[in-house]
Amino acid sequence: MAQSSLIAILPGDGIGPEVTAQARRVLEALSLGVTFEEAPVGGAAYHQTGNPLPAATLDLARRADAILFGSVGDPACDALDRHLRPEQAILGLRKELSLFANLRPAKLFPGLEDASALRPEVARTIDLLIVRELNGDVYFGEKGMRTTAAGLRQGYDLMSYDEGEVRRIAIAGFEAARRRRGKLCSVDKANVLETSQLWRDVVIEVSEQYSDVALSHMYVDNAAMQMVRDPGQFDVIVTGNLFGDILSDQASMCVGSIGLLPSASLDEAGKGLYEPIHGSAPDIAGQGKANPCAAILSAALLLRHSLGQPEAADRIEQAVARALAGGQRTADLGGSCSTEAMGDAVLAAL
Ligand SMILES: NC(=O)C1=CN([C@@H]2O[C@H](COP(=O)(O)OP(=O)(O)OC[C@H]3O[C@@H](n4cnc5c(N)ncnc54)[C@H](O)[C@@H]3O)[C@@H](O)[C@H]2O)C=CC1
Ligand SMILES: CC(C)CC(=O)C(=O)O
Ligand SMILES: [Mg+2]
Repeated sequence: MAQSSLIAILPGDGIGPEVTAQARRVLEALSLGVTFEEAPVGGAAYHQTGNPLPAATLDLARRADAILFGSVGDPACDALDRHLRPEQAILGLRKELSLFANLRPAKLFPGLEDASALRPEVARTIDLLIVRELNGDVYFGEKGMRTTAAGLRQGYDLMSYDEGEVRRIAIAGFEAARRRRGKLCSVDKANVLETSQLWRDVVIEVSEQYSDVALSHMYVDNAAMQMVRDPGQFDVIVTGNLFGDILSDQASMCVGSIGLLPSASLDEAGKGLYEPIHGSAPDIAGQGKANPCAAILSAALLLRHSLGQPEAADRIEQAVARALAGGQRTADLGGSCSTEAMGDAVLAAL
């Protein structure tokens, strides 16, 4: 008998365990014969072991065929040295596993026009994919605190990309555009930043291999404005770690809620970590209020990208769409469903 796939579940902090529990229920209901193994990560792991990314958790992540991640972040850890903070766990997993390509799709679910921050006729046009570089940029550059000659405290975080890093994410962007509507918008700040000038130069070099894809370039400040003015113009956006982080939170409110957007973080071979784009939401944690749809949709991406189960992925996405169209909504979407009731609604629609 073929060995069953192993899914590592790393629930993390805050609403992470609440939303991953619903995603796991949905995966279990599909009876795909997969095995699950859970491990602590983030603040939860720090409180248990003194390390936000313990060796056993990293080992599980390496052994697994795919990782379903909740969220990390705990206000009680905000004063710790940076290397001990919960967020280091997700940064560490992304780096250790070379998960450089972060796919963040945003599309309006029918019936959610009223939840969007945009006018319904604008919201309806949204069907975009942000391809965010995940292993470089200011998040991983040299950083620290120092004192200037004038005796002032100074914080610094080095922004840099080398051409290899830009080339591989540009290829991921072009390949994604080729599978979709054939349009790629590269977002940078090349008018000011050398890092972005290199980014733009390398994207143009890579474009020579993709004459079937229409490439455009946009400065990130304009992209933020265009995202709310006319988001339907975007098919695939390829951008760096910091700009992609910010633009994807913005895109989430264009389709109704940050509780709706899933993500896939992939290496060169297609191994992946799957997580909602949101964080641990300490303001609503433990209250059963979190929207589990982003986590459930992340499970769908996991089936499609890492387990070769596109039909099962489609089933989950259609079930989420049906549950939402049927009026089942958590508070972030103006409804009164609990996290578990929303999970029930998706299960009922499977
Ligand atoms: N990948 C990860 O694990 C991430 C972790 N974080 C961490 O999360 C913590 C909180 O960060 P914030 O800036 O507050 O961002 P956040 O995404 O956790 O929350 C922002 C706002 O959105 C709401 N929200 C988020 N997810 C929701 C959901 N599923 N359903 C309903 N409402 C939802 C929250 O209640 C809050 O009002 C911090 O420690 C941060 O570092 C933030 C982003 C990503
Ligand atoms: C390190 C994380 C907290 C960054 C983040 O906000 C994200 O990946 O969406
Ligand atoms: Mg973010």
